[in-house]
Amino acid sequence: MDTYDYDLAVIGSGPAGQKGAIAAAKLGKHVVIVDRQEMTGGVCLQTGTIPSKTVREAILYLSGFRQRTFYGKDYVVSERISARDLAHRVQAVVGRELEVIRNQLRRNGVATLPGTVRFVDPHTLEVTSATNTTTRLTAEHVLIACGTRAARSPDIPLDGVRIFDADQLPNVPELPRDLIVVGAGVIGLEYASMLTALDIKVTIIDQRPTLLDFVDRELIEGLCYHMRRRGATLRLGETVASVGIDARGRVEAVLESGKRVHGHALLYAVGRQANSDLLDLGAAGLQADSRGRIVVNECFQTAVPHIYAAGDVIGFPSLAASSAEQGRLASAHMFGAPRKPVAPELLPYGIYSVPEISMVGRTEQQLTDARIPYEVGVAKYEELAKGQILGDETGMLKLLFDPDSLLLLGAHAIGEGATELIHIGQAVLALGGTIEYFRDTVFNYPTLAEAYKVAALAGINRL
Ligand SMILES: Cc1cc2nc3c(=O)[nH]c(=O)nc-3n(C[C@H](O)[C@H](O)[C@H](O)COP(=O)(O)OP(=O)(O)OC[C@H]3O[C@@H](n4cnc5c(N)ncnc54)[C@H](O)[C@@H]3O)c2cc1C
Ligand SMILES: NC(=O)c1ccc[n+]([C@@H]2O[C@H](COP(=O)([O-])OP(=O)(O)OC[C@H]3O[C@@H](n4cnc5c(N)ncnc54)[C@H](O)[C@@H]3O)[C@@H](O)[C@H]2O)c1
Repeated sequence: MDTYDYDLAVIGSGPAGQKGAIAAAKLGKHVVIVDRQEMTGGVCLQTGTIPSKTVREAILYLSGFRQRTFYGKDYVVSERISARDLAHRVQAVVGRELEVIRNQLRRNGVATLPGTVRFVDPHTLEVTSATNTTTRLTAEHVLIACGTRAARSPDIPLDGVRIFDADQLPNVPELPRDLIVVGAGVIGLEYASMLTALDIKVTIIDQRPTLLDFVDRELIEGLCYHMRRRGATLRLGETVASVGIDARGRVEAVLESGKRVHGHALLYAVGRQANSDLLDLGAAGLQADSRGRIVVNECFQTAVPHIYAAGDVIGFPSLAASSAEQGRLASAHMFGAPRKPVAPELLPYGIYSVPEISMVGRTEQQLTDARIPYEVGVAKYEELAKGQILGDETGMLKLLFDPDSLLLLGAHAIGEGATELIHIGQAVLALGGTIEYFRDTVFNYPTLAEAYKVAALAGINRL
């Protein structure tokens, strides 16, 4: 029998790596997790999810945005909002979360090793520290949870100051007066919409003619309406060929159509590239696709059965909570613990644009394509006392349901609290419930949750 230093070595300390490591440790396994010191917590904590959501909260607070329904569109809490003000809150939140993660790993006896990993053979990893010293370790199982970095291009001269990607954005020294956003994916739209709340003029460019095709069209129309009202320009169906600084010192994006778009700064957000190229996958008998993604089976095993992969490195859905769950399920399979994977159709989406959007289940488009008849029930926030209290008169919840059985098929929300609200719909969907549940339930008053009852009644009345 071979003996290994560890039962499990985890590459990457983002949500997938953390939860994979802790799940294995809970099963009594000897686990090590390796990551670069400054990246503990992964993209999720250091540069992605947590910083962007904290910046959003800071902007909404300091700009007085949520209060403007009552006190006028010029109402602000802080007259001059700087990049430092935003960074201050990010540092506080990241610092506290980092402690939580470190304590969890420590409490569960997970060893942590700072450095960058590469495979030497399928069971041996070499870890290179920040000071270039190398250590080797062996493990019976490996979990690759190396995540992604912002995709870059030689035609886009990033400087981290005026031309930056999402990984650099939390550290930009100055907020721009106007901003070009290349890429209207989730990252581009989240940052673009939150910056419009600071009255920064944003021009969003995307090669696709439509935005976020997996989201309900009415919700996307709502988002575009709000962004345009705050001065955003959407240039869809246009591809950015190159970026530079023009003779007047302005950032210039040259489009394939020959047009030139100018701005004070530019955010390049055209997707993500997995970090598997750093791993010497060939030494483990593995390979990745052109975006660095690794193929796994339904148990998260790669082509080499004792090597698993989870999180953004395996592609869809590339969300923090899904990544964490994949890491946990991978370890459960590795060590024979019970596992019950969530059905993909029950995965929620939360898009932290301003206003925020969330969804679970199927969209009208998907139901139409699948020739599944459905009826719609809508609740507008303006009909809800809580909507009035919060000053959100434009939010809405839309329920899609089977007109015969009344089974819930999908829930879609835009507005304050949408990402929280959606979990009520998710629970009913998961339990195979009908919208009669919402009709017959008594909700706290005043709440946004009451939207479910209003939407269910509206839907039933339409039958
Ligand atoms: C701007 C932005 C906003 C986002 N917002 C949201 C959101 O609101 N909600 C949501 O659900 N998701 C969001 N995401 C996506 C979310 O961050 C990811 O789905 C999640 O972080 C993926 O987790 P992971 O464990 O796969 O990898 P990551 O969090 O990417 O962590 C991977 C880790 O592996 C390490 N690593 C890589 N290679 C090596 C190596 N060779 N050796 C050692 N360590 C290595 C890296 O340093 C990194 O720390 C956002 C992403 C971005 C970029
Ligand atoms: N709230 C959330 O859940 C959340 C938030 C942020 C990020 N994320 C995750 O991060 C992932 C990556 O997000 P993303 O927005 O970077 O990627 P994306 O792939 O979703 O979007 C990139 C966009 O850039 C466009 N594009 C590419 N090249 C272009 C060019 N040269 N000119 C113009 N447009 C161009 C593409 O058409 C696409 O619409 C998401 O898929 C998601 O999984 C999730």
